Amino acid sequence: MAQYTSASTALAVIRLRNPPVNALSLPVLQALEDGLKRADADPSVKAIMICGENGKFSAGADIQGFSLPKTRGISLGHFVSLIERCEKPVVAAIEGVALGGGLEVALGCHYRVAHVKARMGLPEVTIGLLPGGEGTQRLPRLIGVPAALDIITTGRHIPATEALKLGLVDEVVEENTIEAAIRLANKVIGQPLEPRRLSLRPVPKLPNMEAFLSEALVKLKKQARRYLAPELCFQAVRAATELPFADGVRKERELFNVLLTSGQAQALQYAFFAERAVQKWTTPHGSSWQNASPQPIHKAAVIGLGTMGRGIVTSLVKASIPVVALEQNLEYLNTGRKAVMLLLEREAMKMEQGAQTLDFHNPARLQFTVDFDALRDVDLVIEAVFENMPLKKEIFQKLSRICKPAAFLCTNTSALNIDEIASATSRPQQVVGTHFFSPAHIMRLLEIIYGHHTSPTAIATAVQLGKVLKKVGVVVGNCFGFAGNRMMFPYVEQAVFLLEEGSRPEAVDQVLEDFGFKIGPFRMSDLAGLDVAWRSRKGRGLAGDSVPPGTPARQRHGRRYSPLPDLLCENGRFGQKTGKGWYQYEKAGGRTAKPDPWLHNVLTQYRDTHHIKTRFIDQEEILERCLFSLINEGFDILAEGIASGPEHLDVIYIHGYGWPKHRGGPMFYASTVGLPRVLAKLQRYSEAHPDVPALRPSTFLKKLVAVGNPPLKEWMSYLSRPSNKL
Ligand SMILES: CC(C)(COP(=O)(O)OP(=O)(O)OC[C@H]1O[C@@H](n2cnc3c(N)ncnc32)[C@H](O)[C@@H]1OP(=O)(O)O)[C@@H](O)C(=O)NCCC(=O)NCCSC(=O)CC(=O)CCCCCCCCCCCCC(=O)O
Ligand SMILES: NC(=O)C1=CN([C@@H]2O[C@H](COP(=O)(O)OP(=O)(O)OC[C@H]3O[C@@H](n4cnc5c(N)ncnc54)[C@H](O)[C@@H]3O)[C@@H](O)[C@H]2O)C=CC1
Repeated sequence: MAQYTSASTALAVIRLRNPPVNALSLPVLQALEDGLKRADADPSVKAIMICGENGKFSAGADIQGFSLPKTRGISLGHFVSLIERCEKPVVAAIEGVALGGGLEVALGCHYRVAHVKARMGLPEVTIGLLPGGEGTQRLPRLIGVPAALDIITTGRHIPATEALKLGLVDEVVEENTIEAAIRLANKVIGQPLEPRRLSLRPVPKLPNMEAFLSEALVKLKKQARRYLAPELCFQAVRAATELPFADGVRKERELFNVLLTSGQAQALQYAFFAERAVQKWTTPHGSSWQNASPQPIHKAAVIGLGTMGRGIVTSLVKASIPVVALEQNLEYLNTGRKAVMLLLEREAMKMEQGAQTLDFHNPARLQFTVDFDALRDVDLVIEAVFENMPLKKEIFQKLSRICKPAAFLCTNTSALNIDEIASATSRPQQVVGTHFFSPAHIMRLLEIIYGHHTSPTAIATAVQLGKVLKKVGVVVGNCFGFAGNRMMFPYVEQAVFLLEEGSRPEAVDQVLEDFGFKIGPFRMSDLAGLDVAWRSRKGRGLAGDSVPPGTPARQRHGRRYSPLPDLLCENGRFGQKTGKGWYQYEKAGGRTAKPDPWLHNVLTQYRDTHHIKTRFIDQEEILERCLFSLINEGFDILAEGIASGPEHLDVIYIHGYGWPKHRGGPMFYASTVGLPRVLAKLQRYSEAHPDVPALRPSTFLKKLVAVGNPPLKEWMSYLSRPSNKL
């Protein structure tokens, strides 16, 4: 757990050892303490070096262990103080990562040497905590309040070169970190240790400390949206500026304990492991990450340079994958090219700040064309043309003729049937859905959809592509809307029904934004463009001329339907792009949503026309109808085997739909609300709205309640035979 050796008679080495990331479990910490005591007691030892096994210092405290009762009352600070108080110089040799408790251990050391590729940080805030090993008190003393506050409240990882500039490390080396640390240890033997003990240093003063802190707090609160940890991190750092070290540590401990037992910390830690769990994908047919190998992608193509295609091209270029970008004609190609270049220039500027470069002017790396023949030698194509099945089939038929046999054919459809698209090709095993989210170069989610014939290799290749593009890939089965959009439909549908019954877009959005969503459903629809869904509804015979004559205005196929979104589109209100949608904007393309009296009047008239009695709808009903209908769909998706587990749906929602991470995702949220309560509420709403199938409780949800509301990690075991629709 921590190996004690000697590098020479004078130097003791304590190597943290807990694969894969040397997390600080109790045994590791105890072995560290034993090592320190042994080195202290040995008169031949003149200096101590602490490093990590396998090129990683430590990723911090063992997150799995936080919730265990035996960890309560254990203070990481005790171990860090032991290091700092040591009478012999202690040098940290930082390779790989020194994160969280790992960095706090290094801060206890008297000297720090880092490899140039090492990353450091205090990411506790991202798992709902604050650095609980005295890091909030030592870091400001070492690098000053502004830099410490930034690192602690954002949790960002900082590269070694930045750490050196900040004074966080004493030396950065390109070669052997251990040897460099040994050299430094030998050099400092006999030098006074008092100035190296951070707890004894004052926090560097700022001329305007109070003003700086007040401004920082306002900014934090604005961004936090009910997310507790950043503000408590702030309070701990402020304590460092106001209190002696020991009192600051007591304050840190007190704040840490508030967070440790919070639901938010549990949700964020669940999300941390969920993100890792989804990488281990499986399908109901038995293929999985363990038995499928990805193929290398040396060159890719993107078809269609609209909203999505431009972002996808940008992502590929950023990942250094040569791309051929294809449009339907020269006019669209020129527009697309300009848009892509603009995105790439912005990305290049961002990257330059981090001392990286982006080469996109070289035609061998990025080629624009209208000629399908240019796709002959690509390894993978991502189609991102209009959401129209005949068009997509035409394109896939062409691709199947032109591309080399081994090329993978991906579609970025939002909802269409992957099998039907694949049926247009002679190689359905190579066809896979790669559903990016807008803006595609920024959003981290990549939904990967396998069809009936998709080969395990094609899935593995899409997953690998996601990793290369720095996305979170989630593998799901094929159904209308896949997992994410399928759950989104009832959510948006409820939001619109609530308007019919008496609410307003701004009221509905406010409730969901207060819950923690970045934007509510109406602001989101305006941003995405109302015409996109309208086109899809027309294509499915729900709106426009294809609706059979005599169909009741508010009913389709025997279920409730709201023509309100169609009405907006018929009036040319497509959202931000036209300056009007559910809200009004300052101009076409404007971003600031203002409630629109026009819409309020339309709603009043609409209710009169359809004899809907307006009623006051409270926040609880808004929240529950929107969220519980979405969650209900999630249970159906799990029961059908479309997603392999609730974690998959949660990761999709966190990374693709702006679900507040500190609430752990919709399925996790349902587990915290309690499934019996979710069921009871759905039953009540369903009785009130019998023509809304989305409110009818899922059979799987009912089963889970009947078996006693088991914990989320056991849900899937109650599905007797995971079946897939395919
Ligand atoms: C480190 C990373 C940047 C690595 O990324 P990557 O290479 O992409 O690999 P991953 O797939 O992410 O990770 C590989 C593997 O490791 C697991 N893992 C990673 N980090 C941890 C961790 N800290 N704890 C447990 N497990 C971890 C990960 O799940 C993967 O496993 P797999 O899924 O099975 O494959 C990246 O992983 C990363 O960013 N990690 C998180 C870093 C982080 O957030 N650190 C902060 C933790 S909080 C903290 O350190 C300090 C505090 O202030 C808390 C004080 C607590 C005081 C309590 C006393 C401590 C007592 C410990 C109790 C132990 C109980 C016991 O002994 O049983
Ligand atoms: N807009 C969004 O937020 C999201 C859209 N999607 C899906 O991505 C796909 C593309 O959507 P958007 O980018 O929004 O559409 P868009 O309308 O912005 O762009 C589509 C592009 O495809 C081009 N195109 C059409 N026919 C072509 C052909 N035969 N050959 C080459 N190019 C052709 C068009 O010229 C246009 O530039 C759709 O399937 C959509 O459902 C998926 C996720 C999110």
